Amino acid sequence: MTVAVDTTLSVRDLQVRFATPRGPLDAVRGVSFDLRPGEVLGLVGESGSGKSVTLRALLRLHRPPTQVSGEVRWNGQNLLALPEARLRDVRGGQIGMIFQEPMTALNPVLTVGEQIGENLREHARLTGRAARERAAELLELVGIPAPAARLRDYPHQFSGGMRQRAMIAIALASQPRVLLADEPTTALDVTIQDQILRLLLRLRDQMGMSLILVTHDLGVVAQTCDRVAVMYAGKLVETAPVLDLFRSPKHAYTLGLLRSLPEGGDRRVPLQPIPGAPPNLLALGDACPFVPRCTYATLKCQVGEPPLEEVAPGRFSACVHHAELPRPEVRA
Ligand SMILES: Nc1ncnc2c1ncn2[C@@H]1O[C@H](COP(=O)(O)OP(=O)(O)OP(=O)(O)O)[C@@H](O)[C@H]1O
Repeated sequence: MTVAVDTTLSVRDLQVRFATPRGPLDAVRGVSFDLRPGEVLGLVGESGSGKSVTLRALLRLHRPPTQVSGEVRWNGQNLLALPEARLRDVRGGQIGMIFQEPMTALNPVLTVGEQIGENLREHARLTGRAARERAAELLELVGIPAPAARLRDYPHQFSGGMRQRAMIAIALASQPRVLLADEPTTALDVTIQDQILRLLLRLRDQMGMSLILVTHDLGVVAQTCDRVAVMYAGKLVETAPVLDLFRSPKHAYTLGLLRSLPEGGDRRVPLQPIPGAPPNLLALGDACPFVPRCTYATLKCQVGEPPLEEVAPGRFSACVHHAELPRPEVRA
């Protein structure tokens, strides 16, 4: 008998509240989206917008007193309500995660081979020689030369780019259906960044997994993603297929992000940030939180925070001026 597995990850009204000395801080304020099988979803936004906190919440990596609510539906269950023992099968198993700085995710006292082996044992029930062979295959798959020998090396014996690949190999050992990637290439130089992104896309094609890619870099989004979710002050303010977003953004914040892209998408030129600072999450008012920085803001924008609504087929925006925004002069 085959059991149908629903591999759409459905996030509904996700909220994350931190307890801080200055009071409760709502870092994620009602985020909802679906990640379809085989899809690459880019999660973009400035520093502090809530991208990493969102990603960690999907796998329930926050600990009390941090409060997480909403639903993360996966394979017929709500991950936010699952007993810890059952969640462990999902976390690092069906859903893998890779981080910006592999040294914080890798165990410094275990060899890379041992770390891949742990995942193979726990999630793929492979041990002994079969596990060693599979581990070498995984290192080869992520483009690490002389994989059998490198299994005996510790993380500090790898260069930055190779460490990133090793972390991906560990995450892939469980054959995840979904990979959550938090700025997986930010610390790397552009050539290695391109190689790793290409690798992730190849793995998506080969293994059919879907991917959430958190990034600051719209160049990376253009190169990699099928769909984009733009985050501002703990909310999604726009979601769209990638080309549509680049051609005709439907939120003034997205337009600002695109205008801050260097001419011709040259990533060696530093980005021009949007004037003004992101809002203080401890002191949000009732208006659209982008108002103080928005050149299109009118009185309408002061009347409550606009909800994310479908404004064209497949396009969602939380901007009351979505229909009046100009096209940015960027090449997608
Ligand atoms: N443990 C914590 N306690 C209190 N506040 C936190 C904690 N972790 C994150 N925050 C706050 O939550 C907000 C969202 O942070 P988050 O790391 O998700 O942003 P981000 O969009 O991923 O930014 P970056 O791109 O810089 O990683 C920020 O205001 C941050 O200061």
